[in-house]
Amino acid sequence: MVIASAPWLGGGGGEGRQQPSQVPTTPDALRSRVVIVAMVIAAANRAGPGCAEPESSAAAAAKLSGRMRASLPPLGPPVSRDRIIASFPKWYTPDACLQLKEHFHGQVSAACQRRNTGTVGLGLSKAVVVGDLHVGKTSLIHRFCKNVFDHDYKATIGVDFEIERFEIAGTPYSLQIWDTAGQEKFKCIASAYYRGAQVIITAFDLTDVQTLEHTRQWLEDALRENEPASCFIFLVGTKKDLLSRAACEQAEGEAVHLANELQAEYWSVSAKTGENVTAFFSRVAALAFEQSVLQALERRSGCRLQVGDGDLIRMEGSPSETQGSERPSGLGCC
Ligand SMILES: Nc1nc2c(ncn2[C@@H]2O[C@H](COP(=O)(O)OP(=O)(O)OP(=O)(O)O)[C@@H](O)[C@H]2O)c(=O)[nH]1
Repeated sequence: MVIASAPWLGGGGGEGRQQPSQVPTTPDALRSRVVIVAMVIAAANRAGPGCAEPESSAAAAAKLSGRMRASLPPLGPPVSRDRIIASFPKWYTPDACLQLKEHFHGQVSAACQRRNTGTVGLGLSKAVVVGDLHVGKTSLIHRFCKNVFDHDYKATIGVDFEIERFEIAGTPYSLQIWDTAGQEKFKCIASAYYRGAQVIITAFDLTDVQTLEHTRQWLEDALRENEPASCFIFLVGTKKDLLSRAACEQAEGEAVHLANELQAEYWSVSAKTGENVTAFFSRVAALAFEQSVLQALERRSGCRLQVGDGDLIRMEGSPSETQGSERPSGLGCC
């Protein structure tokens, strides 16, 4: 696919298309805007600490805020059923997986139940997909985001991205998936968008062993623009439908070996049949979400949350002691 890069988007995580704000101009619209602002202020004052409001005004504010809540439209359309993640998605193979656990971290589940996940950044994580040309990066993303598959090859020029919305443990969360060009001549454009990635997906073609060997270099380039200790790395073998079971097992054996070396989680997928595609991205989203919530909780408490085996969590150090800590919570906790 021919896609122009979008420099106005910038390279960091969290950015995206922004709708211009709707500025009311008619008297009616202005009046309703003033009313809403007054209601928000009343509700905020009421919730503020040490606020000694007259009871009647507090009650009025409560009524107003209740009415406001009832009249506000939902934040967006509901997510589709296969984007609702209630339990922690499983790995592809235990031989090369980032976290061998079956539940969300206890602290994360509790925060989600209490709706105490904070802003969790913008509720959005950035994932970049890198790898040789023609390995099937665009096809993988399109199968997941649009449920389509195109037999024709159209090289990606520069970068493109999709945003997929999830509901994870009852909390809205989005994954921004960046598709990058595999062709050497576009590499300098694409690499400008590696920064700010929480997830790096290195793709190779299961039918072409050379593309597996090249993943090492792709990953190195992507990690150069990021903090290695804070990234989840995935190694993904594509075009699974083209291999016999025996050939697939052999290719997977080599890939799992490399995945362990790269400290990556391994997946085999097919964009053509859709095999493992949703499961893979669900796993990506859940890991990124959990890490974001843990980091948000860590920032709030001013302590470092350490994830141990199971759901154990330990808080240590004062804020000053933990500042500059390189390894975020949520990583390396198999
Ligand atoms: N059989 C089969 N073909 C696939 C699969 N995934 C991709 N292809 C084909 O492989 C070719 C390349 O796919 P793309 O998704 O365009 O590859 P890409 O990695 O994005 O390529 P660049 O944009 O150049 O980096 C296309 O002809 C696809 O139809 C798959 O799972 N099975």
